[in-house]
Amino acid sequence: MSGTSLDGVDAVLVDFRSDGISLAKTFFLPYDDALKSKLLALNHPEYDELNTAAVVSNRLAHVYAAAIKELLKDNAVSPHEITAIGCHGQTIRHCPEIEKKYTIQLVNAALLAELTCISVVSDFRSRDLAAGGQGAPLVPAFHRAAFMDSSYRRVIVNIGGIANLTYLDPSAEVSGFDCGPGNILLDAWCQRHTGKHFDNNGDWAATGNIIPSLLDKLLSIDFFSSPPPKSTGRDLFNYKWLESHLRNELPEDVQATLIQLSTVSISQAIQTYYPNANEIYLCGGGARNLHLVHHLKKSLSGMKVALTDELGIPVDWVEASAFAWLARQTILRNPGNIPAVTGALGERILGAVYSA
Ligand SMILES: Nc1ncnc2c1ncn2[C@@H]1O[C@H](COP(=O)(O)OP(=O)(O)OP(=O)(O)O)[C@@H](O)[C@H]1O
Ligand SMILES: CC(=O)N[C@H]1[C@@H]2OC[C@@H](O2)[C@@H](O)[C@@H]1O[C@H](C)C(=O)O
Repeated sequence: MSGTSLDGVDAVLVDFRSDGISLAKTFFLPYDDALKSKLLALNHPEYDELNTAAVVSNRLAHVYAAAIKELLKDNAVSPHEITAIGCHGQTIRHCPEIEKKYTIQLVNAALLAELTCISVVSDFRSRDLAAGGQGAPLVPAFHRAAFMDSSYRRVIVNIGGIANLTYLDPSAEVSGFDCGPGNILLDAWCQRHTGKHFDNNGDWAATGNIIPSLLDKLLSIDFFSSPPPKSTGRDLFNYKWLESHLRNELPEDVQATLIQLSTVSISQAIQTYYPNANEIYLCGGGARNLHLVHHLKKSLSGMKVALTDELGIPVDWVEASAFAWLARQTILRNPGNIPAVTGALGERILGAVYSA
């Protein structure tokens, strides 16, 4: 899995043999700065972008293969013991709206199968879009398989580049949607003003003051008030969008306001759509941002707020495990989408298979 934060590749070995979901091993391979900036540029129209996208797809296949080889070598597992690789690819555009209806995740999956000698399942989103859905979020079906409990009404909050929610109520249909920016804007602002890829624990944000007028402006866009199904990405929430709302604010005050933007958009989504939830479990890299978690706990007081580590999958590896599970669904010819989440006409078998 490589998500919208563009930090690198999360590789996991997941064992489904006993019919449960057991996270066996993990490996993280960061992107180098050159690849990250090419991917960032590909999120917007640029000169010769088709050629760049194809070259980057090949490069990504090599990076994913390197992550997989390390993961297997570290754990003395050979390629023939692996049924399939679930490879999400790197999203560079996501346009689910009816007039466009496309999403692009880069990876040369055929090359990845050649490099690893393992079957690859890729292109998970386009079938759901073809069936009228948003193509995202896809993790809710995995959250149901891994985290549903008959005694609780749970919300799983994945705070990646973008944040998304899944509602698991044993007596209702599973629902979920993208609720807004997770780390994307925090990372972009922090990088620009401190040179660091992210604001460790939110320490820098904690030195600033929230600017209420800026927060109101950022929250006033249609995305936040539109009802689900909905999904988003860098196409909407990017540095330029943030900059267009700024005057001469202090950088640390902007960072504090961005923490509040993520906090308010997540907590309002829960309070509006899932007011009966009694447990909130956080995952994704944003769950490591202590300042953000502190604010979330404050605004969701009355609900239990904890990390998915408590449910058996550490926050950093939930999403990658989800794509191992989604690949298994494809191989078993089971559906991977939840129509109530994505808005698709029905359940679909997702993904394209490149056999070893
Ligand atoms: N200690 C930490 N303090 C603050 N932020 C952190 C910390 N650790 C990770 N993060 C944040 O988490 C991000 C990575 O999160 P994650 O791996 O979930 O993103 P992703 O895979 O791109 O997710 P998605 O696909 O859901 O967008 C980093 O870019 C950073 O913003
Ligand atoms: C198009 C795309 O890559 N979307 C990502 C992104 O990152 C989080 C959120 O936006 C979610 O919709 C999705 O990822 C997760 C893995 C999903 O599909 O559930």
